[in-house]
Amino acid sequence: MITFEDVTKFYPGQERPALRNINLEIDKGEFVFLVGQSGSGKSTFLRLILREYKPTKGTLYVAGKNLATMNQWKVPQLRRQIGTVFQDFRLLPGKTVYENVAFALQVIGSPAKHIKRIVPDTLDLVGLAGKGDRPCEELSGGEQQRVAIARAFVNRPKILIADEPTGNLDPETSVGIMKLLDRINRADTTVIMATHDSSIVDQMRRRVLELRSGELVRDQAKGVYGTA
Ligand SMILES: Nc1ncnc2c1ncn2[C@@H]1O[C@H](COP(=O)(O)OP(=O)(O)OP(=O)(O)O)[C@@H](O)[C@H]1O
Repeated sequence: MITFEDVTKFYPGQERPALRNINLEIDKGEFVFLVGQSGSGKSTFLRLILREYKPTKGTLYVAGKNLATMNQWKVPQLRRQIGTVFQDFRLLPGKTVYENVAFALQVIGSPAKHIKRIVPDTLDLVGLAGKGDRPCEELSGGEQQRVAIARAFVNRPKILIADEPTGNLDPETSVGIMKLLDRINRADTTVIMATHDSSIVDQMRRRVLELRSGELVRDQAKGVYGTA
């Protein structure tokens, strides 16, 4: 599903690369944690997959496409296959739960009939059945993150990228969010999650990729947060 071949990324004007010679494969349906100190390159790794940047060197394949050579006009098509969830939820203010999720489909031109059916189904899936009419601002942080996950998943993407999705949530709420991401992963969605939350990584025991100063220093199956 995702292949990094000797990928290096330099930001303009920087002496050190944000990522250096990354080689790895992530298969369809895997759940992968991306860990490492602040500035180690996690966000850069995720942004390369989203084709927000091109690798400076090396080749990156996502869903069968070579991102290093992909034409800019094909990028929206790539991004439709990738759902994204962030620490700060990024919901549309002044809109209801339903409107936030439906909007993701409206912008890609989904038929109204499909939207009417799939949005309630997806709200059900994330545990927000019956809350479609609520303004997002009235929801708890955990509920807002569920809306963001519904919005990311409503299009049934092949890949879900989550950058610190539990960073603003208390431990109990975080467990609920992780159960949801686990369920989405079991529906054959590849999940890649950057996190500083050691207890979640240690509980879930999934593949762990550790970055240090832009280098991949650990790739551990059923891994833990800290170096074992
Ligand atoms: N737009 C940019 N321009 C220049 N340098 C950048 C840019 N974005 C990130 N960097 C640098 O690249 C390196 C990797 O940053 P990145 O944001 O990928 O790390 P991170 O592991 O996601 O950190 P955090 O956990 O704080 O989000 C850092 O040295 C950072 O300062």
